[in-house]
Amino acid sequence: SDPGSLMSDMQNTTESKRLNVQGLTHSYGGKNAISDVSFSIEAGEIVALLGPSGCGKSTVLRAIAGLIQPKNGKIVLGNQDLADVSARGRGIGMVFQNYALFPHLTVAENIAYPLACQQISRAARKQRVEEMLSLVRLNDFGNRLPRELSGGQQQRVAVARAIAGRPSLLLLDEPFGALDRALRFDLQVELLHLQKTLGITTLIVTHDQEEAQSLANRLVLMNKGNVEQIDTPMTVYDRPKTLFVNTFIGQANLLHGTVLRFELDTTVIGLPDNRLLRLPRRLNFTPGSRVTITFRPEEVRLTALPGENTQPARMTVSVPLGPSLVHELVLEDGTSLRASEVRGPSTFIPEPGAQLFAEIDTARCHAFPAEPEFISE
Ligand SMILES: Nc1ncnc2c1ncn2[C@@H]1O[C@H](COP(=O)(O)OP(=O)(O)OP(=O)(O)O)[C@@H](O)[C@H]1O
Repeated sequence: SDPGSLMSDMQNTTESKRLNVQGLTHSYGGKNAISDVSFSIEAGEIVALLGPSGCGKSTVLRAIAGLIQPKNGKIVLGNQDLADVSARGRGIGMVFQNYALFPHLTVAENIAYPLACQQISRAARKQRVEEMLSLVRLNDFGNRLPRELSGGQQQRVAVARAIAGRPSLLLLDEPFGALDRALRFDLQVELLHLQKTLGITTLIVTHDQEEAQSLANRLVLMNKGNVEQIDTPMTVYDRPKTLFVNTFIGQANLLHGTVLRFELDTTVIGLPDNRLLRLPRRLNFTPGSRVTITFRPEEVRLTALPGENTQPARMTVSVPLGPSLVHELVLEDGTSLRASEVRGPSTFIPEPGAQLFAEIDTARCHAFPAEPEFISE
C-alpha cells in the first residue's frame, strides 16, 4: 500500500458528534416497549441509560444502532438523520454483553475486522491494531485466540474492536455485566480514561446504578418504556423527580401518609397511629391528599429521647459496612426504616431490640403523590 493513503488515514481522527433522539417509540407485537423517548448526548459526553430489567433500554440502543426500525421518532447523529442510513453506514462502535469475539480469529484479527470493511490500507490497519492493543493494555496479546484470554481481557478486546474504526458514537450495552465487581471497577476506570482520551460520544446501557453514576456525565432514567428524568448523577440523587427515580437511585425510606393542614410554612402530615410529621415547607398538595414521604438512610439520626420529628422505633439489627454503620429499624405500625451513619471510634452501637427514636431530617424529605397500591382505606 502507498504511503500517501497511510498519511491521510492517520489524519483521519475521530470526530465527536452530538446524538439527538426525539420521540422514539417502538412496539413488539403490538405492545409498546418504548414510548416517546427523547434525550440528547453532547459531542464527547458519556450518558448512561438506566432502569430496571425490561424498561426498554436495549430497544433504544438497537434503534440507534440501526438493528431495528423504530415505529416512530427521529435519530440524528451530528447533522445526519439516521432514518435511511444502514446499520453499517452509521459509523457506530458497539460493545454488547453477548456480542462475542470471533472465536477462530486472533485478538489482532478481531480488532482489525471492522477496518477491513473500511478500505483502510494493510499498513494502516496493522498500525491501528497496535494502537488499539496498547490503548486497552493488551500489547502482547495480539496473536492469542479469545479463548486464551480472561473474561475481562476479552471485554477489553471487544472495546478495542468497537473503537478501532474511529466511530463517532460508541454504544455499550451492559458491557461488563458478566464480570465480577472488582474487575468491573477496573474496566470502568479504564473505559472512562479511554473515552476521555478519544473524546467519543458514548451511550452506556446498564441496570447497575453504581456503574452508571461512576461513568456518566448525565443519567437518563427509564421506567416502563418512558423517560422519567435526565440529570447529572448528583441531581438525580438529591432532587429525584419521581418516586421511581427516588427509590431506584440510592436507597430511600418511605412513609405513607395524608396531608392534614398547613401551619405557616409548615406542612403537617398524618402518619399511621395518629403520629405526625412536620415538613418545614408548604407542599404543593391539597389537604386530604395521600402522599408518600421519602428520605435517605443518612437523613435519619438515632436518639435515646423523643424530640421534634422523632418517631419511636425498635432496633432490628446494626450492620457495619466498611466506613459506615447501617441500622435496620421498625416503627410502631410495622413500617421498616433504615438509618446509616459514618462510623467513628466512639460510635454507639445499639443492641437489637433497643427502643429508640428516629429523628428524620425533614428539610430533606421529598413528597410524592401516593401510588394506588399504598392507598388503603
Ligand atoms: N424481540 C422482542 N420481541 C418481543 N418483545 C421484546 C423483544 N425485545 C424486547 N421485548 C420486550 O420489550 C420490552 C423492553 O425490552 P428491552 O430489552 O428493551 O428492555 P431492557 O431495559 O433492555 O431490559 P434488560 O435490562 O433486561 O435487558 C420488554 O418488555 C421485552 O420483553
